[in-house]
Amino acid sequence: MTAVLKNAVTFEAVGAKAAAPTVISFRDVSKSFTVKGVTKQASHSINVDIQQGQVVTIIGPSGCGKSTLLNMVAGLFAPTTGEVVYRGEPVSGINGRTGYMTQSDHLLPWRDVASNIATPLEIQGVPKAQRQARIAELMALVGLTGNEKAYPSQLSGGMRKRAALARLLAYDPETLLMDEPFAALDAQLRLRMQTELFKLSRQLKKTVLFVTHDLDEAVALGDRCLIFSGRPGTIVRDVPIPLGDDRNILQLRKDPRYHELCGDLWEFITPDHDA
Ligand SMILES: Nc1ncnc2c1ncn2[C@@H]1O[C@H](COP(=O)(O)OP(=O)(O)OP(=O)(O)O)[C@@H](O)[C@H]1O
Repeated sequence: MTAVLKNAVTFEAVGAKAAAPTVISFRDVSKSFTVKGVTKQASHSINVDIQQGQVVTIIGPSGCGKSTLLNMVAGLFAPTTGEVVYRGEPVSGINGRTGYMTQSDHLLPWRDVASNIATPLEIQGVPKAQRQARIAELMALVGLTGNEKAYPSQLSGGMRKRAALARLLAYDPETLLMDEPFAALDAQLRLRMQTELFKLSRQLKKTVLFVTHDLDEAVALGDRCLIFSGRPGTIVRDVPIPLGDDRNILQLRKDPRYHELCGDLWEFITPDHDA
């Protein structure tokens, strides 16, 4: 392991967040699925605590149970053994303190941007005047002001992502569960969305679990990166990313610490690493 990682835990930003209250705990969690009488184990022996305000990136080979981990936090799947604890209570049923974002933006095609963002507020029964103020605030937050009346089909890929992000934030979830949300975007747009998500998550002090196949993205966005082994998956590394809250994602490629961390992650995931 390199010097950067050895010394990582001493960095102030990482240390302060590690001392924050625990929001999510996995305690000896395993998950299997039985389909047509055949049981497959997706993940096993998952033990991890995630502290308030941490952005935790998750990487690992396809099928190792990364999405399953998010689904268990959201309460969409129950663990087969062990428990997932959220703010001290076992998760049972839908966890309303979390919000989900995937590769697909799931915008409603028949509603304009403002109405899409309004949907969660309508469901929550927020009065119209408050709703309008909140929509304006969210549109500004994600840089979409002026596009209120546009329909999803009239938006670029990046604008759709921003609209989906604004709608997610309208629920004001404490924890954001993000499953490869930027995977379908071109490199430039992806970088912009990463920058925006990074700023927003820190500004709003959200706890974020972010699944990605992109190691650079895992380092650029995370305070910490969990590395999964192949299926049935478990967490084999928990790597601090001590780049701080004031990192400039657009300038990271010039930062030797960033390259060193990316190199370390590559080393950890190379197939013969544990051989
Ligand atoms: N609802 C389900 N029913 C049956 N099997 C499932 C279900 N959800 C996930 N699995 C299985 O559990 C395993 C882990 O799936 P999961 O989607 O969590 O992996 P992943 O690491 O997110 O994969 P990827 O990187 O390809 O998205 C896979 O073998 C998958 O087929």
